[in-house]
Amino acid sequence: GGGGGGRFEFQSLLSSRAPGLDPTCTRLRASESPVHRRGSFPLAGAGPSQAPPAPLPEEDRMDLNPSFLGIALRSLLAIDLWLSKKLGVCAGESSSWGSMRPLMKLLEISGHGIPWLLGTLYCLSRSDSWAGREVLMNLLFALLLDLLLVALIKGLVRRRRPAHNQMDMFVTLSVDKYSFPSGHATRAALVSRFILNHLVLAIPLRVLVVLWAFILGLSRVMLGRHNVTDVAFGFFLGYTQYSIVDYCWLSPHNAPVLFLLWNQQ
Ligand SMILES: CC(C)=CCC/C(C)=C/CC/C(C)=C/COP(=O)(O)O
Repeated sequence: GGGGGGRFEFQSLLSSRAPGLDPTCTRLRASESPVHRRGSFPLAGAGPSQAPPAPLPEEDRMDLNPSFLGIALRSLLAIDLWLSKKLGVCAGESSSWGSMRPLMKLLEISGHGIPWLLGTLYCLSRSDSWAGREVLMNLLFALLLDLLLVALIKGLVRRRRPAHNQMDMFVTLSVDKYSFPSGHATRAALVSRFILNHLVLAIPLRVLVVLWAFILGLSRVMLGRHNVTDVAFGFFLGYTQYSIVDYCWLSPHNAPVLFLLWNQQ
C-alpha cells in the first residue's frame, strides 16, 4: 500500500527467510523435500502400493508457515507505510498541505547537524567559565556520537526513504539516502533532553523545547522524508544517547587533557 518503495520493502521482508528467492520460490522449496529427491512424482505416489510421503524437513515447514512474529512485523510495516503516506501532506508543492512546505523546511534546518555543531563550537569559543565549557564540551561529544551512531545504523539497515520524498535536503552525508533512523529525530530527542537537564529554564520555555522536538519529528513524516517508525526509533535512540553521554560525562577530572587543550586555544 506504500507506493514503489513500500512494495520493495514488503517484498524484501517476504523473501528474507530465503535470500535471493521470491515468495513463489520459497513455496517451491517444498519440492526439494526428500519425497521429490527420491525421484517419485507426487501424483504417481498416491497409489495404494506407495509408502506415505516422509514429513517435510523442519526448515521447509517454517517457510510454509510464517511465524506469528513474522506476521506481526509485516502488519506493522504495512500500517507504517500506509500511515506515513497518509501523513506525508507536505511531500510536494502540489500535496494537500504543500503551502506549508517552506515552514517545514525551516524546521528541518533547526534540527540539522551543521547549525548545532557550528553553534556549539562558537559558544565554546566564547565561553569564559569552566562550568559552561564542560557542558558545551559534552554537548559537542553528544552531537558527534549521534552523527556516528545514526550513520552506522543507516548504513547497516539501508531502508530507503519513502517513494514520495523529494531529495532536496540541505547538506547531507552519503548515508542520508537511507531513512532508518531519522537523524533529525535522534538529534531532537538528544538535544532537548540535554537542554532540559543542563539549562535552568522557565516552565513555558521547557514546554517549548519539548514541543519543538515533537513537531520536528512529525515534520519529517509530513515532508515525506521518513516513515513513522524511522521517527519513533529516532526518538528512542536520541533519548538513549543522552543516557550514554550522561554516563560518560566528560569533566576536567576524567578528561583533563581535553580541557587543557581547549584552554590553550
Ligand atoms: C562533522 C560532520 C561529519 C558533520 C556533518 C553534518 C551533517 C551534514 C549532518 C547531516 C544531517 C542530516 C541531513 C541528517 C539526515 O536527517 P534525517 O532526519 O533525514 O535522517
